[in-house]
Amino acid sequence: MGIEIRVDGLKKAFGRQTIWEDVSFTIPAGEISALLGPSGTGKSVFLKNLVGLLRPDRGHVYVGGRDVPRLRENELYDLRRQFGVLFQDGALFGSMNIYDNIAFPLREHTRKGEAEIKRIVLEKMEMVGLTGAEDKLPGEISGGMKKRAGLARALVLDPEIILADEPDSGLDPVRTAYLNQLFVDLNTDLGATFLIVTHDIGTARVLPDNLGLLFRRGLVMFGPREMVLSSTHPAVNQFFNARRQGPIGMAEEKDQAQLDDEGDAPPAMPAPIQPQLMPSDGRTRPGMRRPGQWLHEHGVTAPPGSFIDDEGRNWLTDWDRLTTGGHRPR
Ligand SMILES: Nc1ncnc2c1ncn2[C@@H]1O[C@H](COP(=O)(O)OP(=O)(O)OP(=O)(O)O)[C@@H](O)[C@H]1O
Repeated sequence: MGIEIRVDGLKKAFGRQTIWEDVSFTIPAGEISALLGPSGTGKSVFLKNLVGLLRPDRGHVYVGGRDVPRLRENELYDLRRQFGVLFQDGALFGSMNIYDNIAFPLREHTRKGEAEIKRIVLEKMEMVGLTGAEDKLPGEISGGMKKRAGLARALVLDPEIILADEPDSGLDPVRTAYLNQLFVDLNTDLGATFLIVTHDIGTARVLPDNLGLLFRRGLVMFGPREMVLSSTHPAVNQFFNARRQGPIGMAEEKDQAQLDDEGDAPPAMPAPIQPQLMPSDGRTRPGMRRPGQWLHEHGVTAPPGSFIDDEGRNWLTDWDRLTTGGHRPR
């Protein structure tokens, strides 16, 4: 389950504003990937290119072998059924209750009867922890519940790919932690490919199998979480360690004079790599890697303090115990 997305030589401009010159990378099937970048680097535009709502000026977007920018409208309609999209605010219809919001794609895009729709809607509501909220209006529920309702609606057509645009925006850290755990559990259950756009480096550090950073009209880096979090690339190091020192400026990239003012300070020691979130029932996800695996295979030393959890357990040495049951992540 889950479909690979491959973009090749993507160029996009709006008038004289170039968003990307040449973006190429592969989002692996069935894994959780997160895309980050300073504001305006085209993360939302990227998601829209994947579903054919925007077309690149040049390049290819292969979704399961089909080149999205070259699809006709009726082919795009079919393609979009493979995607579940969670928009920033949940994008719920304010006048419809939560049940009808979640049922909407089933009524619009399938010929299923109401009994079957009810079964699916209640199943997805249970998956996201919304059982009992059927009759509430969007205005009567919290921001976190709205996101989960949007997520349930994104799931009703059994998508192969789930896109989430800043699902954690406006959520408190606890609700963000619950939502991240939900993504991991859904990925385990459904095997779908997840692509999450976020500004939250706390999320980026523990949730995805793969991380990417957009900056300077391109993709600076995309790869396994451990590769990106241990990188000393100036922009990657600056972004994932939330520092002012580095090429990313207040509103855009810094010029040479600004960089010179910062002196020759070496990149900061990357922050410790935290253990990745595990499925809450202790199962192993297909995309999950042994802690430290990428670092070990590439001869990279983990930043000091890496892979120690809040209770002081070392995931590098405890992996077998953690994956053979008995462990319930927080
Ligand atoms: N349809 C459009 N027409 C013209 N310009 C657009 C369009 N869509 C996006 N843009 C511009 O493209 C740039 C990238 O927008 P996008 O929303 O993808 O950024 P982002 O990386 O998601 O930013 P943020 O992190 O602030 O959400 C912005 O400058 C935006 O104004």
